[in-house]
Amino acid sequence: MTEHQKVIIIGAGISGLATACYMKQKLPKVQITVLEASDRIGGKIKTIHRDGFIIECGPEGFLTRKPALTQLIKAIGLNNQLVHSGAGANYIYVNKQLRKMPKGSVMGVPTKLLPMATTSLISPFGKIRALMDLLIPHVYHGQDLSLRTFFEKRLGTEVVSNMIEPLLSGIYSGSLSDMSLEATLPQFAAIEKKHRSLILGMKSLRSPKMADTPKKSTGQFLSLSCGLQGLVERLASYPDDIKLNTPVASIQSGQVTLGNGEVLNADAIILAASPKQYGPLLDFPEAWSLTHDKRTSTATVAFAFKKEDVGAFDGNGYVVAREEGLHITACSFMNHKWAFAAPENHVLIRTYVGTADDSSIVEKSDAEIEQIALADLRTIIKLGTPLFSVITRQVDNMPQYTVNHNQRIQAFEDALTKIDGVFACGALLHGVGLPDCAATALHTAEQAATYLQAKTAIDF
Ligand SMILES: Cc1cc2nc3c(=O)[nH]c(=O)nc-3n(C[C@H](O)[C@H](O)[C@H](O)COP(=O)(O)OP(=O)(O)OC[C@H]3O[C@@H](n4cnc5c(N)ncnc54)[C@H](O)[C@@H]3O)c2cc1C
Ligand SMILES: CC1=C(CCC(=O)O)c2cc3nc(cc4[nH]c(cc5[nH]c(cc1n2)c(C)c5CCC(=O)O)c(CCC(=O)O)c4C)C(CCC(=O)O)=C3C
Repeated sequence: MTEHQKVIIIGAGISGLATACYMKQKLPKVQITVLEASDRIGGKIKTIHRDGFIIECGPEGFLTRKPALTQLIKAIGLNNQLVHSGAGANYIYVNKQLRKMPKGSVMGVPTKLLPMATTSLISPFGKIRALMDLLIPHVYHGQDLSLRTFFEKRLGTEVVSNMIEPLLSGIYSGSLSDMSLEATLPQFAAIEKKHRSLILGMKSLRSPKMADTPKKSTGQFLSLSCGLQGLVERLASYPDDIKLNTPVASIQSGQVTLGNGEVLNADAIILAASPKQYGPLLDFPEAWSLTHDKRTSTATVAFAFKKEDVGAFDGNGYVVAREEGLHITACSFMNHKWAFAAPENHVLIRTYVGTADDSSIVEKSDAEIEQIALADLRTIIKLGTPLFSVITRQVDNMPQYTVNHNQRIQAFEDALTKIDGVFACGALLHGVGLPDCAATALHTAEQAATYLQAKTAIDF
């Protein structure tokens, strides 16, 4: 009977907890237990409250144009906490100067001609090279290729290294030479297929809201005024039980084996753990191929300052071109984006270190990372002594969507269907953004619910 059915979800990040919530909404009587290896819920989501600062250690917001997470937030009654990011500009640090990202950029890719023609980010030669996109034949022929190959062939190396790479390699914690066009930016592959030239097809890349360009008073992100930890805490009220400090060691149809050897039975099992766990937990070749794919290590360093100790900067933040030779890859002025992030007359700056090509800095001590990051930040904007800092590492935990990612995921999902009652979601599969995690969780919850309903029918 349905009320006796048990579900185990592995991992208490946004993916696991959103799946629990969706499942409860569909099948309220199902008994859901979430097993979490660490001593806290949230996974990469972690909010610290200190001296009036609200410090996001992981994600800080999510894109408004992807509705899945906003819908979930409304469904769980947190809509009164939703806040838009500030409308400040994004900058790129290139050739020792902060320069505005041209208006109309989508994921760092220019989609408007005029701002592109006037930007100081690209030399006149680079602009002419970018215009050759109008003439160049198709680069994408239905076979996945790297973002570097695709964009360098279409727009030239300068647009790639000064605009596209700094933002995209940060968002996906990857190297452009490895990253899959089909998995990270399928919309650009589709545009090229339809219009051949990106410049000619650009207009259709912009959402209607972006195309009619009235001055926007808010940015393109949403967050919660309580911090994103508030989201996972609310989601955590849906499962019947969450067991912390409970790593799962292996999964079979109908049962999971814990790290301590204990075996738990369940009618359905949903894997929503960290990216490197898929191989060891499921132990079939297609799952191992995901574990063998690249991951990287990064760290965020949040610095709290008195306002008087921070030089002038009007934007939301900046990303750093790789050629600048700095350790920091980007920097956000958190309280410009989110007024609640710092108390009055204070500033919260968050910077990032560690790249796919060199993540050795992440292994250094907190004091060393703080010192290196501060020195880099000070080459760009004047800064005094911080009040305190908070360092958060993601060691070997940032999935990279390398070329043919979608094919590997398809093969994995096909193989998974052969294991009765076992399902998977998580940022490793169909997008790293929080709304993608929510959308994948919804799909997985629907699959599992359908399976459980069919199972009930057979049991009768
Ligand atoms: C610094 C940073 C900034 C980001 N910024 C943004 C942003 O602004 N916007 C955005 O949309 N996205 C952002 N992201 C991406 C987003 O945060 C992640 O993709 C998302 O949180 C991943 O959620 P998840 O639940 O799939 O995985 P995770 O959060 O990694 O959760 C997996 C959970 O599984 C647990 N686990 C692992 N192994 C086991 C096991 N064997 N047994 C039991 N439990 C296990 C882990 O302890 C963890 O709690 C950012 C990420 C980082 C790191
Ligand atoms: C890991 C990470 C870093 C650390 C970077 C590193 O380690 O180098 C970072 C930094 C930054 N990101 C910045 C700007 C943006 N990030 C975006 C979108 C996204 N970021 C993500 C993650 C990260 N972001 C993700 C998972 C998305 C896509 C969400 C989805 O797909 O659901 C978009 C929207 C793109 C578009 O849609 O056009 C913009 C404009 C800026 C600049 C100014 C500012 O501080 O805001 C900075 C410092």
